[in-house]
Amino acid sequence: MAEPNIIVIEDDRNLNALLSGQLAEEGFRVTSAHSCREGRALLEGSEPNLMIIDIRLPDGDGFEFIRQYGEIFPIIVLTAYGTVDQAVEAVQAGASDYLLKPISFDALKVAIGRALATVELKRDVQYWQKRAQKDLNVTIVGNSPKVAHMRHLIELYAVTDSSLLIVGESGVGKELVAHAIHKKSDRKNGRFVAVDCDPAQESNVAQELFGEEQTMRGGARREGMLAIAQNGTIYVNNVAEMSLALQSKLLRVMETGTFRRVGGTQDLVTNVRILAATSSNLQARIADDRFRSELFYRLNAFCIEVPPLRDRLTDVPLLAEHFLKYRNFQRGIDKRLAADTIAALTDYAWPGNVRELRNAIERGVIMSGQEEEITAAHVGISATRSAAGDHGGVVLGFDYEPTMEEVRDHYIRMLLRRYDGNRRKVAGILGISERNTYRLVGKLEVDGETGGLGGAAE
Ligand SMILES: Nc1ncnc2c1ncn2[C@@H]1O[C@H](COP(=O)(O)OP(=O)(O)OP(=O)(O)O)[C@@H](O)[C@H]1O
Repeated sequence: MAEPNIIVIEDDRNLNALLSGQLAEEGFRVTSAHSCREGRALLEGSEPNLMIIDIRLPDGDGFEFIRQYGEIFPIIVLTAYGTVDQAVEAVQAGASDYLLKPISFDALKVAIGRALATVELKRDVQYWQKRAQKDLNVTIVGNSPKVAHMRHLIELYAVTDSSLLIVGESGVGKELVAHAIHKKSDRKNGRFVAVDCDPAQESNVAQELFGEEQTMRGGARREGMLAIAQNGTIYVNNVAEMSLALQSKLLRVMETGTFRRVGGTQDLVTNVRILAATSSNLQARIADDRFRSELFYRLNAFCIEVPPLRDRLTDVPLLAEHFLKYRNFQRGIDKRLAADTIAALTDYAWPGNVRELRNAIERGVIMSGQEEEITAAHVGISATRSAAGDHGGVVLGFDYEPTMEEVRDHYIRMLLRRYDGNRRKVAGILGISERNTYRLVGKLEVDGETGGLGGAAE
């Protein structure tokens, strides 16, 4: 991590040289100025992590800096004994601390340590406030071959510290994958922050990402995620929706590690790993001149595709149990999924992917009320909602008007064929118990009508 950068503004040249020298020996990067004018010139070039300023300067006083920058970086005021009142006033105006001359270097070090720790604390608070709104669980559930492959790539790419593109439909778990990469990387003790590029919120995206400079009237001023994620990872969701102008700025961050706040003129340095995600085809967007190819190639150095849930339906029962366990724990309840529920869940194509499944389980928990067992009806997914291609719909195909019993037996045979004789699944779709299904299938077997499929139970 780069050492903090400190600006010392003190007109007493001996004191300035002494403090700057001692701070440099402590490992800080120090620049010094001897007047307000020189101080402002330094600030035009780069923003410090902290400022030490004499309250009285030949061409003005420290107050103008405190009012302008006091909320952006910590300012420690140096004051002579006779101007203690002014120093107190300075702290009230936003300075983080004041020290009486002659300056004790030990006291100065303590004040600097405290001020920098407060900045970190503020960032932590912002970070945790943001994280608290999210589901903190980062376990990737699933044992299908596709998920196993994904896990393998996560392990490989986590240690590269390179930027990365995560591709997949909405709700498949792209952010979860990004978080898992962060947790396995050398940045794991740093922050993981997410920014969503909602095209309807273009200016907000810029402010969220880069931060916002102090406004003319002293209004909103905030740190962007690039500053908050310092030494950590930033997840840029829906990167395809970013405007070309913002794309250029993001590219600049990746190439130079520098950026500017919205409305700002100073270059700020950041050290973050950028993981971007998209559900759109970026190459098609490049062809339409809607995405910068340079940014694409930078992001796409490594790529992970997160498959849609319909391509890994064997993961559905595990995921469903995982979400239910979480809800049970949260609410102090002990519900379980009925066999028909699991069958119905695995027979559905999940256009909204894992997020839709999570919501379905949450719905099931609520709709089942006091009942311990969550049925397919509670989760609101039934076999007829199946979108799994040729699995949808039922054509009975009688060339005469069948009896109720004939329709039932015909339907059971059809389901047994469709689901390779899996009686649990068939029970789920029929909405009857497995025991009853066995009885009905047994009857068909006695009648010799199952075509050899009725024997396979799960
Ligand atoms: N394999 C998984 N194991 C456990 N939970 C998962 C898994 N995949 C996704 N989830 C959960 O599903 C929800 C949606 O996942 P996530 O937000 O990561 O999807 P996404 O692809 O980033 O969606 P979007 O593109 O819409 O932002 C989250 O609550 C996430 O924790």
